[in-house]
Amino acid sequence: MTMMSETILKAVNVSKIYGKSKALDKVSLEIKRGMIYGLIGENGAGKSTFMRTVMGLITVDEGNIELFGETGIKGLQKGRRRMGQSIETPALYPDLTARENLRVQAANGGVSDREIDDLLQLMNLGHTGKKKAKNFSLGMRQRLAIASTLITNPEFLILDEPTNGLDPSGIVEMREIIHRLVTERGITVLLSSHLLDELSQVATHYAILHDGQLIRELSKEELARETRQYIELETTEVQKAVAVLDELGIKDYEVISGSKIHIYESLDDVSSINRSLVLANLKVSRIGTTRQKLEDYFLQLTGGTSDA
Ligand SMILES: Nc1ncnc2c1ncn2[C@@H]1O[C@H](COP(=O)(O)OP(=O)(O)OP(=O)(O)O)[C@@H](O)[C@H]1O
Repeated sequence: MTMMSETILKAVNVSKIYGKSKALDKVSLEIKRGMIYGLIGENGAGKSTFMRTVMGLITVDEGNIELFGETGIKGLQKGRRRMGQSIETPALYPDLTARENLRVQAANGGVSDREIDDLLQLMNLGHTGKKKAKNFSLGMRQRLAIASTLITNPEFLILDEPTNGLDPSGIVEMREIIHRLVTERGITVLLSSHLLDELSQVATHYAILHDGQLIRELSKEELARETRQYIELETTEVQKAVAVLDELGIKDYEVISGSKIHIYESLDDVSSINRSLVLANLKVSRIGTTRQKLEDYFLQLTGGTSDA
Protein backbone atom coordinates (compact mmCIF):
# COMPACT_ATOMS: atom_id res chain seq x y z
CA MET A 1 0.00 0.00 0.00
CA THR A 2 1.41 3.39 -0.92
CA MET A 3 1.34 6.26 1.54
CA MET A 4 -1.12 8.33 -0.44
CA SER A 5 -3.70 5.59 -0.68
CA GLU A 6 -3.91 4.91 3.04
CA THR A 7 -7.35 5.80 4.32
CA ILE A 8 -7.24 7.97 7.42
CA LEU A 9 -10.95 8.59 7.85
CA LYS A 10 -13.85 6.82 6.28
CA ALA A 11 -17.41 7.84 7.06
CA VAL A 12 -20.26 5.77 5.71
CA ASN A 13 -23.83 7.06 5.84
CA VAL A 14 -23.28 9.02 9.02
CA SER A 15 -26.47 10.59 10.34
CA LYS A 16 -27.14 12.71 13.40
CA ILE A 17 -30.63 13.76 14.31
CA TYR A 18 -31.60 16.55 16.71
CA GLY A 19 -35.32 16.39 17.36
CA LYS A 20 -36.86 16.60 13.94
CA SER A 21 -33.89 18.05 12.12
CA LYS A 22 -31.13 16.03 10.56
CA ALA A 23 -27.86 17.77 11.36
CA LEU A 24 -26.15 15.04 9.31
CA ASP A 25 -28.00 13.04 6.71
CA LYS A 26 -26.15 9.95 5.47
CA VAL A 27 -22.78 11.64 5.02
CA SER A 28 -20.17 9.43 3.37
CA LEU A 29 -16.63 10.53 2.66
CA GLU A 30 -13.10 9.24 2.64
CA ILE A 31 -9.93 11.11 3.56
CA LYS A 32 -6.57 9.68 2.56
CA ARG A 33 -3.14 10.37 3.99
CA GLY A 34 -1.69 13.63 2.73
CA MET A 35 -5.00 15.25 1.86
CA ILE A 36 -6.09 18.68 3.01
CA TYR A 37 -9.79 18.05 3.03
CA GLY A 38 -12.06 21.10 3.12
CA LEU A 39 -15.60 20.83 4.39
CA ILE A 40 -17.59 23.74 2.98
CA GLY A 41 -21.07 24.76 4.01
CA GLU A 42 -23.01 27.72 5.33
CA ASN A 43 -23.80 28.11 9.02
CA GLY A 44 -25.81 25.16 10.22
CA ALA A 45 -24.85 22.91 7.31
CA GLY A 46 -23.46 20.32 9.71
CA LYS A 47 -19.71 20.87 9.52
CA SER A 48 -19.09 21.07 13.26
CA THR A 49 -21.46 18.20 13.92
CA PHE A 50 -19.54 16.02 11.49
CA MET A 51 -16.20 16.94 13.05
CA ARG A 52 -17.56 16.27 16.51
CA THR A 53 -18.73 12.80 15.54
CA VAL A 54 -15.27 12.02 14.19
CA MET A 55 -13.68 13.25 17.40
CA GLY A 56 -16.09 11.18 19.44
CA LEU A 57 -17.52 14.25 21.17
CA ILE A 58 -21.01 13.24 20.06
CA THR A 59 -22.39 9.87 19.04
CA VAL A 60 -23.76 9.09 15.60
CA ASP A 61 -27.36 7.93 15.24
CA GLU A 62 -26.66 5.93 12.14
CA GLY A 63 -23.76 4.95 9.95
CA ASN A 64 -20.17 4.09 10.62
CA ILE A 65 -16.86 5.85 11.17
CA GLU A 66 -13.50 4.26 10.58
CA LEU A 67 -10.21 5.83 11.67
CA PHE A 68 -6.87 4.50 10.47
CA GLY A 69 -8.70 1.41 9.32
CA GLU A 70 -10.23 0.74 12.72
CA THR A 71 -13.79 0.95 13.87
CA GLY A 72 -15.91 0.03 16.86
CA ILE A 73 -15.56 1.65 20.27
CA LYS A 74 -12.08 0.29 20.97
CA GLY A 75 -10.79 0.81 17.44
CA LEU A 76 -11.98 4.40 17.34
CA GLN A 77 -10.47 5.11 20.74
CA LYS A 78 -7.16 3.92 19.40
CA GLY A 79 -7.54 5.97 16.23
CA ARG A 80 -8.47 9.11 18.11
CA ARG A 81 -5.20 9.00 20.03
CA ARG A 82 -3.50 9.65 16.70
CA MET A 83 -5.56 12.79 16.07
CA GLY A 84 -5.52 16.41 17.13
CA GLN A 85 -8.32 18.95 16.97
CA SER A 86 -9.22 22.58 17.37
CA ILE A 87 -12.92 22.01 18.01
CA GLU A 88 -12.67 22.20 21.73
CA THR A 89 -10.17 24.98 22.16
CA PRO A 90 -7.47 24.07 24.64
CA ALA A 91 -7.18 26.32 27.63
CA LEU A 92 -4.71 29.07 26.86
CA TYR A 93 -3.29 30.81 29.86
CA PRO A 94 -3.65 34.53 29.24
CA ASP A 95 -0.81 35.58 31.51
CA LEU A 96 1.70 33.15 30.03
CA THR A 97 3.78 33.55 26.88
CA ALA A 98 3.41 31.26 23.86
CA ARG A 99 6.38 29.16 25.01
CA GLU A 100 5.09 28.93 28.58
CA ASN A 101 1.66 27.93 27.34
CA LEU A 102 3.13 25.09 25.31
CA ARG A 103 5.27 23.98 28.26
CA VAL A 104 2.15 23.72 30.40
CA GLN A 105 0.33 21.74 27.69
CA ALA A 106 3.35 19.49 27.31
CA ALA A 107 3.85 19.01 31.05
CA ASN A 108 2.91 15.36 31.14
CA GLY A 109 4.08 14.45 27.68
CA GLY A 110 7.87 14.44 27.94
CA VAL A 111 8.27 17.06 25.23
CA SER A 112 11.66 18.75 24.97
CA ASP A 113 12.26 22.50 24.81
CA ARG A 114 13.71 21.94 21.39
CA GLU A 115 10.44 20.46 20.17
CA ILE A 116 8.52 23.36 21.66
CA ASP A 117 10.80 25.80 19.84
CA ASP A 118 10.23 23.90 16.61
CA LEU A 119 6.49 24.13 17.10
CA LEU A 120 6.68 27.86 17.77
CA GLN A 121 8.67 28.31 14.56
CA LEU A 122 6.28 26.13 12.59
CA MET A 123 3.35 28.23 13.76
CA ASN A 124 5.06 31.59 13.13
CA LEU A 125 5.15 32.26 16.85
CA GLY A 126 8.91 32.14 17.24
CA HIS A 127 9.15 35.92 17.54
CA THR A 128 6.55 36.39 20.30
CA GLY A 129 9.11 36.26 23.12
CA LYS A 130 7.79 37.70 26.36
CA LYS A 131 4.43 38.73 24.98
CA LYS A 132 1.57 37.25 27.00
CA ALA A 133 -1.18 35.30 25.31
CA LYS A 134 -3.80 37.81 26.42
CA ASN A 135 -2.12 40.39 24.19
CA PHE A 136 -2.09 38.14 21.12
CA SER A 137 -4.11 38.86 18.02
CA LEU A 138 -6.85 36.40 17.11
CA GLY A 139 -4.60 34.83 14.48
CA MET A 140 -1.80 34.35 17.01
CA ARG A 141 -4.18 32.80 19.52
CA GLN A 142 -5.49 30.44 16.88
CA ARG A 143 -1.96 29.45 15.89
CA LEU A 144 -1.03 28.89 19.52
CA ALA A 145 -4.10 26.69 19.94
CA ILE A 146 -3.04 24.61 16.93
CA ALA A 147 0.52 24.45 18.28
CA SER A 148 -0.73 23.00 21.53
CA THR A 149 -2.66 20.27 19.73
CA LEU A 150 0.54 19.39 17.84
CA ILE A 151 2.34 18.54 21.06
CA THR A 152 0.99 15.00 20.91
CA ASN A 153 2.31 14.59 17.35
CA PRO A 154 -1.02 13.88 15.65
CA GLU A 155 -1.08 12.31 12.21
CA PHE A 156 -4.52 13.71 11.51
CA LEU A 157 -5.68 17.16 12.47
CA ILE A 158 -9.22 18.52 12.51
CA LEU A 159 -9.53 22.30 12.33
CA ASP A 160 -12.96 23.89 12.68
CA GLU A 161 -13.05 27.16 10.73
CA PRO A 162 -9.35 27.99 11.23
CA THR A 163 -9.60 31.13 9.11
CA ASN A 164 -12.82 32.42 10.65
CA GLY A 165 -12.53 36.02 11.76
CA LEU A 166 -9.02 36.49 10.43
CA ASP A 167 -8.10 39.45 8.25
CA PRO A 168 -6.79 38.76 4.73
CA SER A 169 -3.15 38.59 5.79
CA GLY A 170 -4.09 36.33 8.68
CA ILE A 171 -5.90 34.05 6.25
CA VAL A 172 -2.84 33.86 4.00
CA GLU A 173 -0.64 33.09 6.98
CA MET A 174 -2.98 30.35 8.18
CA ARG A 175 -2.99 28.79 4.70
CA GLU A 176 0.81 28.76 4.65
CA ILE A 177 0.91 27.12 8.03
CA ILE A 178 -1.59 24.46 7.03
CA HIS A 179 0.54 23.71 3.97
CA ARG A 180 3.55 23.40 6.22
CA LEU A 181 1.76 20.92 8.48
CA VAL A 182 1.34 18.69 5.48
CA THR A 183 4.69 19.17 3.77
CA GLU A 184 6.94 19.33 6.84
CA ARG A 185 5.10 17.07 9.24
CA GLY A 186 3.10 14.83 6.95
CA ILE A 187 -0.11 15.61 8.79
CA THR A 188 -3.43 14.94 7.07
CA VAL A 189 -5.90 17.77 7.64
CA LEU A 190 -9.67 18.06 7.74
CA LEU A 191 -10.79 21.67 7.97
CA SER A 192 -13.99 23.62 7.53
CA SER A 193 -15.16 26.99 6.30
CA HIS A 194 -18.38 28.66 5.30
CA LEU A 195 -16.51 30.26 2.41
CA LEU A 196 -15.28 28.18 -0.47
CA ASP A 197 -13.03 31.06 -1.44
CA GLU A 198 -11.19 30.94 1.87
CA LEU A 199 -10.17 27.34 1.41
CA SER A 200 -9.66 27.53 -2.32
CA GLN A 201 -5.94 27.91 -2.09
CA VAL A 202 -5.25 25.45 0.62
CA ALA A 203 -7.42 22.36 0.30
CA THR A 204 -6.60 19.48 -2.04
CA HIS A 205 -10.13 18.10 -1.79
CA TYR A 206 -13.52 19.60 -1.06
CA ALA A 207 -16.85 18.39 0.19
CA ILE A 208 -19.87 20.64 -0.02
CA LEU A 209 -22.29 20.15 2.86
CA HIS A 210 -25.78 21.54 2.72
CA ASP A 211 -28.59 20.89 5.19
CA GLY A 212 -26.67 17.96 6.59
CA GLN A 213 -26.15 16.33 3.23
CA LEU A 214 -22.92 15.98 1.34
CA ILE A 215 -23.97 17.27 -2.04
CA ARG A 216 -20.65 17.25 -3.84
CA GLU A 217 -17.15 15.95 -3.31
CA LEU A 218 -14.43 17.17 -5.64
CA SER A 219 -10.70 17.53 -5.98
CA LYS A 220 -8.83 20.81 -6.30
CA GLU A 221 -8.33 20.06 -10.00
CA GLU A 222 -12.02 19.42 -10.55
CA LEU A 223 -12.91 22.62 -8.74
CA ALA A 224 -10.41 24.59 -10.81
CA ARG A 225 -11.82 23.08 -13.95
CA GLU A 226 -15.41 23.78 -12.99
CA THR A 227 -14.82 27.36 -11.95
CA ARG A 228 -12.36 28.22 -14.67
CA GLN A 229 -13.10 30.76 -17.28
CA TYR A 230 -14.14 29.23 -20.56
CA ILE A 231 -15.94 29.86 -23.79
CA GLU A 232 -19.32 28.23 -23.80
CA LEU A 233 -20.46 27.15 -27.23
CA GLU A 234 -23.94 25.90 -27.92
CA THR A 235 -24.71 24.24 -31.21
CA THR A 236 -26.85 21.36 -32.40
CA GLU A 237 -23.90 20.02 -34.39
CA VAL A 238 -21.31 19.20 -31.76
CA GLN A 239 -19.41 16.74 -33.98
CA LYS A 240 -18.89 19.32 -36.70
CA ALA A 241 -17.93 21.96 -34.16
CA VAL A 242 -15.29 19.64 -32.73
CA ALA A 243 -13.84 19.21 -36.21
CA VAL A 244 -13.64 22.99 -36.62
CA LEU A 245 -11.93 23.39 -33.22
CA ASP A 246 -9.41 20.71 -34.15
CA GLU A 247 -8.74 22.49 -37.40
CA LEU A 248 -8.14 25.73 -35.50
CA GLY A 249 -5.58 23.92 -33.36
CA ILE A 250 -7.69 24.25 -30.21
CA LYS A 251 -7.03 21.34 -27.91
CA ASP A 252 -8.25 22.26 -24.45
CA TYR A 253 -11.98 21.84 -24.76
CA GLU A 254 -14.60 19.52 -23.38
CA VAL A 255 -17.83 18.27 -24.90
CA ILE A 256 -20.32 18.81 -22.10
CA SER A 257 -23.47 17.50 -23.78
CA GLY A 258 -24.97 16.86 -27.19
CA SER A 259 -25.21 20.58 -27.71
CA LYS A 260 -22.61 22.16 -25.50
CA ILE A 261 -18.83 22.53 -25.60
CA HIS A 262 -16.57 24.32 -23.14
CA ILE A 263 -13.35 25.75 -24.55
CA TYR A 264 -10.67 26.56 -21.98
CA GLU A 265 -8.17 28.30 -24.26
CA SER A 266 -8.18 31.13 -26.81
CA LEU A 267 -10.55 33.04 -24.56
CA ASP A 268 -9.91 36.28 -26.44
CA ASP A 269 -10.74 34.76 -29.80
CA VAL A 270 -14.48 34.26 -29.37
CA SER A 271 -15.38 36.20 -32.50
CA SER A 272 -12.85 34.47 -34.74
CA ILE A 273 -13.91 31.05 -33.45
CA ASN A 274 -17.49 32.03 -34.11
CA ARG A 275 -16.58 33.13 -37.63
CA SER A 276 -14.88 29.79 -38.37
CA LEU A 277 -17.91 27.90 -37.09
CA VAL A 278 -20.31 29.93 -39.20
CA LEU A 279 -18.06 29.54 -42.25
CA ALA A 280 -18.31 25.78 -41.74
CA ASN A 281 -22.09 26.13 -41.95
CA LEU A 282 -22.73 25.46 -38.31
CA LYS A 283 -25.66 26.80 -36.37
CA VAL A 284 -24.27 28.51 -33.31
CA SER A 285 -27.05 29.27 -30.89
CA ARG A 286 -24.74 30.77 -28.31
CA ILE A 287 -21.07 31.53 -27.85
CA GLY A 288 -19.50 33.59 -25.12
CA THR A 289 -17.10 33.57 -22.19
CA THR A 290 -18.25 32.62 -18.74
CA ARG A 291 -16.53 33.09 -15.49
CA GLN A 292 -17.88 31.69 -12.33
CA LYS A 293 -16.85 33.09 -9.05
CA LEU A 294 -16.26 30.45 -6.41
CA GLU A 295 -19.06 31.73 -4.23
CA ASP A 296 -21.47 31.75 -7.18
CA TYR A 297 -20.47 28.19 -7.91
CA PHE A 298 -21.15 27.30 -4.30
CA LEU A 299 -24.57 28.97 -4.39
CA GLN A 300 -25.40 27.17 -7.58
CA LEU A 301 -24.61 23.84 -5.93
CA THR A 302 -26.54 24.58 -2.78
CA GLY A 303 -29.35 26.12 -4.77
CA GLY A 304 -30.16 29.41 -3.18
CA THR A 305 -29.07 32.27 -1.07
CA SER A 306 -26.55 31.82 1.64
CA ASP A 307 -26.42 33.58 4.95
CA ALA A 308 -22.67 33.13 4.96
N1 LIG B 1 -26.63 20.12 20.39
C1 LIG B 1 -27.52 20.42 19.44
N2 LIG B 1 -28.84 20.37 19.68
C2 LIG B 1 -29.75 20.65 18.73
N3 LIG B 1 -29.43 21.00 17.47
C3 LIG B 1 -28.13 21.09 17.16
C4 LIG B 1 -27.11 20.80 18.12
N4 LIG B 1 -25.90 20.95 17.50
C5 LIG B 1 -26.16 21.32 16.24
N5 LIG B 1 -27.49 21.39 16.02
C6 LIG B 1 -28.14 21.73 14.74
O1 LIG B 1 -27.57 20.93 13.75
C7 LIG B 1 -27.37 21.68 12.56
C8 LIG B 1 -25.91 21.63 12.12
O2 LIG B 1 -25.13 22.39 13.02
P1 LIG B 1 -23.55 22.55 12.92
O3 LIG B 1 -23.09 23.33 14.08
O4 LIG B 1 -22.96 21.23 12.69
O5 LIG B 1 -23.41 23.40 11.61
P2 LIG B 1 -22.10 24.07 11.02
O6 LIG B 1 -22.09 23.75 9.59
O7 LIG B 1 -20.93 23.69 11.80
O8 LIG B 1 -22.41 25.57 11.21
P3 LIG B 1 -21.62 26.67 12.07
O9 LIG B 1 -20.64 27.24 11.12
O10 LIG B 1 -22.70 27.63 12.42
O11 LIG B 1 -21.03 25.97 13.24
C9 LIG B 1 -27.89 23.07 12.82
O12 LIG B 1 -29.21 23.15 12.34
C10 LIG B 1 -27.85 23.15 14.33
O13 LIG B 1 -28.83 24.04 14.78
